[in-house]
Amino acid sequence: MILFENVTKKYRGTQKPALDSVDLKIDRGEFVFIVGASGSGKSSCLRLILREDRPTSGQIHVAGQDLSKISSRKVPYFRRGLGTVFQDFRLLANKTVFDNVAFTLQVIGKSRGFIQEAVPDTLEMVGLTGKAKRFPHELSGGEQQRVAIARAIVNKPAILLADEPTGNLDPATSLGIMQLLKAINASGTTVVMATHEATFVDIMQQRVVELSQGVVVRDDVEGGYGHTASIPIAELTDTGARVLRTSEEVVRQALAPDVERIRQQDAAAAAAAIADGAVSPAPGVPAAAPQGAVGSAPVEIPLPEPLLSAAAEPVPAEDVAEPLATRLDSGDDLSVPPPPDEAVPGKRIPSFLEPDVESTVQVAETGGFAERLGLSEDDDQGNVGPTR
Ligand SMILES: Nc1ncnc2c1ncn2[C@@H]1O[C@H](COP(=O)(O)OP(=O)(O)OP(=O)(O)O)[C@@H](O)[C@H]1O
Repeated sequence: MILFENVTKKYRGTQKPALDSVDLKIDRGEFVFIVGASGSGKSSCLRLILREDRPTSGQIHVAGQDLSKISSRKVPYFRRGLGTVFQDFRLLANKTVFDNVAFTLQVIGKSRGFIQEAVPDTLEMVGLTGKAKRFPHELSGGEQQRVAIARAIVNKPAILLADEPTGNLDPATSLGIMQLLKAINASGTTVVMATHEATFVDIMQQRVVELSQGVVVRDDVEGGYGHTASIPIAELTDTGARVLRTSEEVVRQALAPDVERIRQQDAAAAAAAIADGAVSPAPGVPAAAPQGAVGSAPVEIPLPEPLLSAAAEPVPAEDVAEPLATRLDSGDDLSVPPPPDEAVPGKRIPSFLEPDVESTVQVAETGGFAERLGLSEDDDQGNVGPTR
């Protein structure tokens, strides 16, 4: 379905290639995560598949076509077999939900009757029945991404490319989007998803291709996100740190230094208050903590309850990770305590993500492969990012 043979991509004016001698074969019907640090080449990879860009060297075949042999004029026709979803949704702000999805079909000349049938079917599939007349700014972020997915799949594409589709969404909303992508994959569409979202990669146990500085360093059939040093847990932005990974291991590790720092601050403050005579030491607590032992005093740590339990000592790491992992997996609001029935041993996997569980979501039958049509090259013009 997708074949990279010794593909190198070097952008003009850069020293290092964005992709370096990449060999990759993705079969029909696969669900593949592309992971890797920021700048490792994930988006470049997707852009090459989409023929938005050409490789500097090497061969790429997509859906049986040698991309080097497709003329620019034929690229829009080639793209009709591909659906694309991006982190920033790229909806048309001045069009309703219905019209955003219909636009894909109008551009390629589908009949009014076909559109009237296909769009509601697709909106139903993505869970947006009843919202067809709304504009993007009247939808939540998750709903906007569902519109973008509906637009991407209304042609029944052979391949769905998703570049950080949950990047702007909270964990619970992201879970719904992953459910949708899994259902789309179950209907036969090949899904290739670039992501930093460790939790979903870990849970879904699909194929994982890891890029590092443009090189494929891992290709696991049923992999997890991985714990390699090449993947950062956060990156600095203008406004602060953006967390890239949310796996329980990473959350626990990320919290550990803060917990220790808060402990030390609280213990030092308590010792100072006692030394000043402002408060009396509790029975059994030394008036002044011995040098180097400030971290051992029990302190109250101002963290949400689930995170507190993950930070408490001396509970073994594997035990504290479980409730947090379970709750991240289920997309729970971390400020709410877990329900009492979570004593099930082992990791609880949401039922829709369990292997061999038939999806209840059906893809609308709007045509065969010959009708898997896509967008013209002009489609992106006028697109907008998130509207909230
Ligand atoms: N148009 C471009 N011109 C020059 N360099 C580019 C261009 N696009 C990407 N690059 C560079 O190519 C490398 C790979 O970028 P790419 O966007 O593919 O990475 P990525 O893994 O998708 O990153 P992120 O996770 O941050 O989206 C980076 O070093 C980037 O700076």
